[in-house]
Formats: sequence, C-alpha cells, structure tokens
Amino acid sequence: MATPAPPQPPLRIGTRRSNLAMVQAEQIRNSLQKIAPDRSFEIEALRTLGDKDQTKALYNFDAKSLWTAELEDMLVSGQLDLIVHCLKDMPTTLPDSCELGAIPMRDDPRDALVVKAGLPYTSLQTLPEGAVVGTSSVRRSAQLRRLYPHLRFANLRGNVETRLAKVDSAEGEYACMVMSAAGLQRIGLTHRISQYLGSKDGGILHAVGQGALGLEIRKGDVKTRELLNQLVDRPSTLACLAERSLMRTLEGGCSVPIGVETEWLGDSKDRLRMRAIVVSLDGSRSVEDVIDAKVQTDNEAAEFGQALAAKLLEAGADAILKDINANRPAKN
Ligand SMILES: NCc1[nH]cc(CCC(=O)O)c1CC(=O)O
Repeated sequence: MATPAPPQPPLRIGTRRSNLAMVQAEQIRNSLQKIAPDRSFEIEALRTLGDKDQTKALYNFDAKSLWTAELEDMLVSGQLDLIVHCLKDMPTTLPDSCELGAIPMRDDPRDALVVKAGLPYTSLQTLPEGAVVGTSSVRRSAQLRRLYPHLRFANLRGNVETRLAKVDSAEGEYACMVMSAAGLQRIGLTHRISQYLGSKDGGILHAVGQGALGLEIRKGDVKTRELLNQLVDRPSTLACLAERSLMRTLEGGCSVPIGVETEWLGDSKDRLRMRAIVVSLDGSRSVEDVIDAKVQTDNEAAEFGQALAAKLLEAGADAILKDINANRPAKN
C-alpha cells in the first residue's frame, strides 16, 4: 500500500485589514480552494502604514511602500505565501525578492460617481455651481476640473465605508465623491453608483491597474506560481502590464495624475488600444494620446506601454511631470 503524501502546510494569504481587502482575499481563497480542494488556506489581515495615517495627503507618503512593504517583508520571511493587492496600489517595480504571480480577470476599471444620500443629482453635469466633489486623487480632481469648471474639489480620505459616511453625513461639505466602480461593487455598494465615469460618457481616464487584483508571491516560488496560473486572465494581464509599463516609463507612481483606458479591438480581440493622459495638478495643462497595436506577449505589452509613454513625453508630458515633482511638498 502506498504511503499517503504528507499533508501540505496551509497556504497563507496576506492582505490589508479593510473590508474591501478582506472581500478580495476571500474571493481569491475561494477560487484557489476550488482548484486545490485538498489544500487548506489561511488569511492574515494586516494593518499597513497607509491604513493607519488618514490625515496626511497621499502625496506626502513615500508612494513606493505605502501599502505593500510590511506584507512583503512577511512574504519574503515565509510567514505568508501570497499577498492579494489591488493592482493599482502595487508599485510598478517590486522588491527583488518578490514577483507578480498572477493578474486574474479584471473587474470594471472605471471611476464612478456617488452622490450624497438624499440629494437629487444623478451626474456631474447636473450638479449645481460650486458643489463639492470629494476625492484625494489628483488624477481624478485634475481631470474633472478641466471638464467641469463649475465644481469644487476637497480632500476625502479613508477606506470606502469611511468616505461614504463622510459624504452622507448631514454636516459634511461634500455633495458627492468619486471612487472606483470595482471597489464599490465588491463590497455590495453598486446601488450607490449614480454615474460611470468612462471617458466616452463625459468621464475621465482611470488609474493604472484599477479594477484588477495583483497576486504577489516570493520570487522563484514555482509551486505557488503554478497554482496561481489557473487564475490568470490573459487579456486583463496584457492590458494591465501595458498600463504599468506606461507608468514605469513616465516614473509616475500613484501620486502623479496619469489616467489610462485600455480596450481590445478587432474580431479576434488581439489588438490593444490604450489611451493615456498626464495632467498638471490644477488641471490647466494636459497631454493626451492613444495608440493601438497587436499585443500577444508580456514583452509586447511592456513595449506597447513604453511606446505610448514616449509619445506623451514628446508631446510635453515631460514638462508637466517635472513641475509636479518640483512642487511636491517635502516629506514629513
Ligand atoms: N486608492 C485606493 C484604492 N485602491 C484600490 C481601490 C479600489 C479597487 C480598485 O480600483 O482596484 C481603491 C479605492 C478607490 O480608489 O476608489
């Protein structure tokens, strides 16, 4: 009689300690459990630096490690085997000892408008003169300032539930807020979305990687990578790799207003179109361009992103980015 294989240790999944992060980690755990029914999985939720400090504006943090550094330390030391991130919170360059193990099927990448409970407005266009839009994202406020000069903008930080409570509060100054559609949908708040803000509908270009999850593993952890391979969605992966390559080439980081939109074209959906914008902080200057090409491999996706970045730089994104970096407040 063959001796049974020794039981495998549980696969340990790390994530941030927010409702959204937990929902995302549980979704990945459930998918992995179907793929590997005999394996056990554990979720470890960690409070990260970015969750603890809700007062500083986002650009005052060292953007590279805000959400990810502590979890990555645990990954490298073997306390975790996998980190479930929002891809858009992952720096475009990962630590040497970590790698992007998979990008699963992306959810709705668009931004969405949520109006204060009880107010009758259903779109940015119909908000009254001077109405305050809550967002701490310069990408969102800068693009929206250009399109809707009648609106005002104010910082709004915190996790999804906190932001929503601040907007709905009777004493609050906000008439509405802008958040990612995917984030709202994942925690059951789709009914609060008044308007989807894709660029074809009077909206804006979304963040690089928005709506997608990034599954991070230890570099060279072949077993976990093989398991995750079954969660990979190739069209989402190629589009997100192209977006991340654009951002890496522009050296944007999450604090610079870079917006993108990607779309698969043609009967066989093998041509990628990517539109991107770089905006000055006040929205007064911007550079926007679009390219399309056949994209089938990770390398082609990276080159595609670089090509669009080069076009933007040539058209003046360089000067805008320099200005933003020069005017950045000192870290404290
Ligand atoms: N910047 C924080 C953040 N990171 C990921 C999401 C939502 C999930 C996603 O868009 O992938 C959010 C909230 C938001 O920006 O509205």
